[in-house]
Amino acid sequence: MSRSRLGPNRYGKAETHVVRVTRDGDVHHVRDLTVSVALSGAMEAVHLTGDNSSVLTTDTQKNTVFAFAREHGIDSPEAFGLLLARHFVGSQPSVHHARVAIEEHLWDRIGAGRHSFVRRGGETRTALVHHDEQATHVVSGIRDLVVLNSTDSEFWGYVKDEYTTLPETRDRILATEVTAQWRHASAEADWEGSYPEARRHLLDAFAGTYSLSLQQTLYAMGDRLLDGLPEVCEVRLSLPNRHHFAVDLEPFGLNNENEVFYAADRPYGLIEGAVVRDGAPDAGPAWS
Ligand SMILES: O=c1[nH]c(=O)c2[nH]c(=O)[nH]c2[nH]1
Repeated sequence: MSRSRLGPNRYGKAETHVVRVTRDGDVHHVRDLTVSVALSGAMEAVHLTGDNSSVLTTDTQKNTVFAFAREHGIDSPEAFGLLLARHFVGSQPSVHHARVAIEEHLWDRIGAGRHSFVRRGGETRTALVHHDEQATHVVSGIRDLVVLNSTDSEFWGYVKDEYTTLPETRDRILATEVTAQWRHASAEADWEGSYPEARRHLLDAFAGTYSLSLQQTLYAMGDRLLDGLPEVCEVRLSLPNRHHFAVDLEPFGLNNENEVFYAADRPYGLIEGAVVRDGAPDAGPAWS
């Protein structure tokens, strides 16, 4: 006689990160969701006997999220969740209940930019001071500033060796989480005024640079900050490449002209570099 029974259970694909770009001419709109699906119903057989005949795979659930983003767009997280939940319950006799939990990541336009966005909230301002009898150093900075260009980014012409599979692209999403620090040439500056200026220059350079690589964008951002703030003598940037891969929707009879993306969280490229003003004073311990 069995001494156990199956209690409450559910299963599904957690945290499908879908980015939907809608192109209204050259004005782009972005919806960015993390979608977690959990289904429950007549699931005794799969647990007790290994019979999978009532299982809608979590992989299929993920594909449905991407396909629905393409077919129906994302008007709101609520409407998108309703669409998915009704589909899973309505199309599968074994699925009696669908739970769809959605987190929306909010983006604001950078200035009047048509395809450039900055993630709402979340950034942190930093300051690092060193002082001794010899010298004083001040480094200001920003981190967790997440930005995205939905076009004007290409990546091609790189080395191809026997391990290269990355396809060249003439149009991709370029997104990164900016960590930037800028070293002041003197310990006297308008700290409260220069921070928003520096932030603005970083954002304007990100938005305004037609990018052939994140490395090129990095240099443009550092160079722009040096241009705009004469008292700054060096900028260091750390830019993780937040890869967005266009989802292949052809198996579902749907085209995808850079409208639906899978936002991968790891691994990620990490692009780091310094942009130094000619004649910058010695950094001493400023960065340590
Ligand atoms: O802008 C990029 N720089 C790289 O060095 C690189 N490597 C890669 O796989 N993708 C990218 N993108």
